[in-house]
Amino acid sequence: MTQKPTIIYTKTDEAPALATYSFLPIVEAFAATAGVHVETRDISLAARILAVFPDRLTADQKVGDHLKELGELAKTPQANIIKLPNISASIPQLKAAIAELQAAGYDIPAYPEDPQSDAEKDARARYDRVKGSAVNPVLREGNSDRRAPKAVKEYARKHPHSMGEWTNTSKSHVATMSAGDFRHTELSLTLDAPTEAKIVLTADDGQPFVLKESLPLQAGEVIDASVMQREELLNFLDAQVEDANEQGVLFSLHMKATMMKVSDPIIFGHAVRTYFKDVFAKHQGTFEELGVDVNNGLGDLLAKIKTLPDDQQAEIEADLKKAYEQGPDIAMVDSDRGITNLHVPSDVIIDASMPAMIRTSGQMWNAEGKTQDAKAVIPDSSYAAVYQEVIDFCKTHGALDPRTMGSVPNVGLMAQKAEEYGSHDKTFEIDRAGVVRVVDAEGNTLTEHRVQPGDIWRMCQTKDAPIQDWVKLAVARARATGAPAIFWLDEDRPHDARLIAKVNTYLKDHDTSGLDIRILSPQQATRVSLERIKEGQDTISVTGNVLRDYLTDLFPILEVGTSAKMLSIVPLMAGGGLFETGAGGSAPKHVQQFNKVNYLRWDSLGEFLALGVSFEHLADAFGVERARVLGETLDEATTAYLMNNKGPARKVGQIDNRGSHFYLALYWAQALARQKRDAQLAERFGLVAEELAANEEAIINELLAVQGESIDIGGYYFPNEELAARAMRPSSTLNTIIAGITQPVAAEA
Ligand SMILES: NC(=O)C1=CN([C@@H]2O[C@H](COP(=O)(O)OP(=O)(O)OC[C@H]3O[C@@H](n4cnc5c(N)ncnc54)[C@H](OP(=O)(O)O)[C@@H]3O)[C@@H](O)[C@H]2O)C=CC1
Ligand SMILES: O=C(O)CCC(=O)C(=O)O
Ligand SMILES: [Mg+2]
Repeated sequence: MTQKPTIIYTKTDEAPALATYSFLPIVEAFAATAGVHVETRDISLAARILAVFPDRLTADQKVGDHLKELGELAKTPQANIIKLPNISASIPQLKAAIAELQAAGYDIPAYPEDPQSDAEKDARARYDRVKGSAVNPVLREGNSDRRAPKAVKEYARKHPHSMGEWTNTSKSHVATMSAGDFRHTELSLTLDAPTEAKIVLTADDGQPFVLKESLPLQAGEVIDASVMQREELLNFLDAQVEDANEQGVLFSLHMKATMMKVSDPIIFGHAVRTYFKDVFAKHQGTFEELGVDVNNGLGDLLAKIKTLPDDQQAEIEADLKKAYEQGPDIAMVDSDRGITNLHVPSDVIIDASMPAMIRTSGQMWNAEGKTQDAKAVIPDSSYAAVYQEVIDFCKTHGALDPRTMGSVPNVGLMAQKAEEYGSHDKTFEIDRAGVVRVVDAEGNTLTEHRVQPGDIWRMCQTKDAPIQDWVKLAVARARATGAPAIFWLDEDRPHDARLIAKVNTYLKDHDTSGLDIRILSPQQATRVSLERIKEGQDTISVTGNVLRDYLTDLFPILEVGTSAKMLSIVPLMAGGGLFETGAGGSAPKHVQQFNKVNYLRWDSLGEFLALGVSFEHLADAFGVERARVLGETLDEATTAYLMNNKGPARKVGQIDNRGSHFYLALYWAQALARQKRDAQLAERFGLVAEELAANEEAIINELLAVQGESIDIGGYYFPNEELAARAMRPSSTLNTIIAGITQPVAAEA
């Protein structure tokens, strides 16, 4: 357990990990002056893979299981963790990371696609722990408070990002199921007493199969069970492919195959097979022999047919081409390289992809690299109406205006793997007809669903203590801001009806006098929030876990251009703090640009904001007043950074992520020098600020000089530390000044 005032800074992947090489030395140096320790923990995909194979590694190759350690820390009051975005790995990404580690001399097994031997089954089970969203659910031992800070809104008002125009002739729309999906089959109940449940599939011949043996449930917990019926799904997908073709709009699929790592890849696979129906009918035997698994995207098929003789490969390629010609156009991820929406399941992730489409006049990219109206296929209807409502609003009123629009911050129910985002270990692709029941310890049936082969059955849990904490957080945010708070809950949906009952009960625990607290269905809540946002008014969205994820990309992307600029706080239920940096992802395309031209356009604003609140938390928890001074001055610096427009630009020749860190350090030192609360800190940083300011031109020149050429840091998932650090810290002048800061400042007399 950490007793000294300590900030844990996480090492992750891709763009944020690169940024860390440059930013962390600055943070360490500034923090040290106040006696605050900064420690790192590596939760990158590569480190998480290595952590599950200690038995295969040499003594110097072994790495500790930092994620597990942080998961335990998050349940203690000492936690003060800064969590940068990390990769939630799809199988193609997992395989690529494994290959990189193997090439670097780590004797880890290949990913077993079809495990047979015990050793393969064991390896597969270990990889499954690393796959998909494996980090966030472990660390998120609290609910979520995400909002755009005032300075960020002001910046967006002064420097509005581009917003594509909307017209009422747009053919873009959302397509979602009206029967046989999770939403329409949901059963929900609240437990009166604790029990240990089981999930059992009873086949039509009476044979029972235990899908999950032991499932401890708490009193007051809400459980739901639902099923995505394969036949209904296939009919739906078929109809959408046809309809997209008839309407001449792009076919696009929006899933969360990374977070929903069991259900959504299966649905993704069905979409690929539906679009290429004739190809699969004709070549099914070959595909089976090759072990093609399009749950990992069309890319899996394309890679595996490469092993076939040339003529056979050419025939399949010709049939694929025919399918493209006869079918609707597909939305593209990268039209230059011919990568479609169906190639890789982690390329299009609904929380970011739908807002991007809405920001671009409701259009996506076609094969010619031009934008075109699109059909957004979102099979499950639980939340799809939110996006249709936004589209309808934009068609009627035109695009929203970042210069005048209000804000929709979010209070999200997230703790203890709430709702769908904790359902992976209770999600099953059913292999035979029968009935799936959740049965309690006494043998009573809690839920019961008739299932057919290929159906996806799942169960979700929402514990009571997190719900109470969520209601409390919502009231606190409503009180702090005076904005109306809307619970996005649909009384017609079984799960939501249970939550509404609890919300009404727990609201009574708080003083809500004078507050405007409402409960509306997601569709109505979207409408009301949009009507208000258009008038410049703020509305707090209080949502479950999935809508937390969706809305904290949707509104930020519309309001401030990116969710990277969000303040993203997780007040941990045990009293600690988890400070996430922004609400967006790890921006893989930024790394491509970095490798190509040594330019990193990742904006670390999310990191700055998280660090500010982390210092503040440290001051409150440990009484370290100097941490408070550091936090407050960092906030001033962040505001100056925004107002002086010192964020990274987008292209070579201007300052990038590294240059932006220089300016942050300069403004932070200047703010520390100016403050009157701690004379010693002011004195120390007075000198630093002078040095930084005096060397501005030299430092910026050193930083700009390296841009333009390609750069190799020895790996994508597992870069060489030394090469990466050198690449990200190319200004020796800046490095020398930072190195000079580190000593703690003497305590004030
Ligand atoms: N909390 C977490 O750990 C999260 C992790 N992820 C993971 O991240 C990966 C990529 O996910 P994806 O859905 O594409 O989301 P991203 O947020 O990475 O990508 C969407 C776009 O947002 C913009 N963007 C995001 N962050 C920044 C930033 N700090 N500075 C500048 N621009 C930014 C970029 O657009 P542009 O530059 O064109 O404006 C980027 O291309 C996946 O592995 C996913 O699982 C995703 C979400 C959250
Ligand atoms: O954990 C993940 O896979 C993504 C998380 C995410 O998108 C979010 O928290 O907004
Ligand atoms: Mg998200």
